[in-house]
Amino acid sequence: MRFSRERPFVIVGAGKMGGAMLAGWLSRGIDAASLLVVDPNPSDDLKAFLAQHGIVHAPVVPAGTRAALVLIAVKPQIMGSVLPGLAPAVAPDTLVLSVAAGTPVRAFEAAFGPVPIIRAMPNTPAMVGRGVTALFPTPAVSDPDRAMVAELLSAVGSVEWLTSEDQIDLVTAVSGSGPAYVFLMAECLAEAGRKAGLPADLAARLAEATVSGAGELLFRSDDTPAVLRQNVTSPNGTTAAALSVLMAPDGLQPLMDAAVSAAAQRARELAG
Ligand SMILES: NC(=O)C1=CN([C@@H]2O[C@H](COP(=O)(O)OP(=O)(O)OC[C@H]3O[C@@H](n4cnc5c(N)ncnc54)[C@H](O)[C@@H]3O)[C@@H](O)[C@H]2O)C=CC1
Ligand SMILES: O=C(O)[C@@H]1CCC=N1
Repeated sequence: MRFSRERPFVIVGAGKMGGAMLAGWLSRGIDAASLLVVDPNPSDDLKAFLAQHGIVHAPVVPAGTRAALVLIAVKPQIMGSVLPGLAPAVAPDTLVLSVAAGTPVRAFEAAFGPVPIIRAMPNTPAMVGRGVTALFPTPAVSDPDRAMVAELLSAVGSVEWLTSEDQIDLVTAVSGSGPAYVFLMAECLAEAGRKAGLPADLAARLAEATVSGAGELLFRSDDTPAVLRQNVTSPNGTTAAALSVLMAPDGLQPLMDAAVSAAAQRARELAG
């Protein structure tokens, strides 16, 4: 990576997403001395984590900072008040990487001028090196910058390049928010087990092991989700009975359609 103390990698907002990516990069050996974390409200856990790794942090970007790369990971709702404070640290060759849902490229261009900008949509499994990040670059992004960002994001999961900014809102609805849908599935499965008569803690352990195990199997297998589902489903057996509910016309698919549609709509609203 091309970061240094003189041209640092500045992480603006080290909350759930910025913090997850930071943890992922550190576990993969990024040079902590080339990082600068800017966050006015770091959690106690974050402060301890930054101290443990010797990472410099500040409530605002220190005067004189010339960033090589700025990762913007604050809430889209406060973007308008955050971007002006970052502008002095953004040189003409600074690459701006935003993970914010909704905030369009034009908002960054208005704040920073014609610098290279990449909109990214990661997800929190980046924390364990298993994220997926979709990237949309502006024409000002050079091939070396593309390669550098691809290398950076590949360190915490897989990478997909997008050809249209519009796609980001849909990506947000599928993979950005998607881990929450899977975690909800684990919660619902545990709760259904409890309601059916299992002790709550046993039901929770079974559901967690099932969701994480199924995810790992999907990750490691060359088979599609449909084939893996069929492998569980004995003819006229228990799984078929459950799937007749989940795959009914008013089952999981229309619910998922509505959920993804609601998330994409919210992403468009956040664009303002
Ligand atoms: N949480 C997730 O799974 C994902 C989040 N995102 C995006 O990441 C961004 C951050 O979301 P979360 O991490 O979930 O929120 P969060 O609330 O956990 O983190 C935001 C962080 O920004 C900090 N902050 C507030 N004002 C600031 C300022 N003026 N300068 C610097 N830092 C400031 C807060 O102290 C906090 O630590 C959002 O734009 C969201 O759309 C994108 C993909 C997934
Ligand atoms: O809920 C949100 O708005 C953010 C974007 C994708 C995941 N979390």
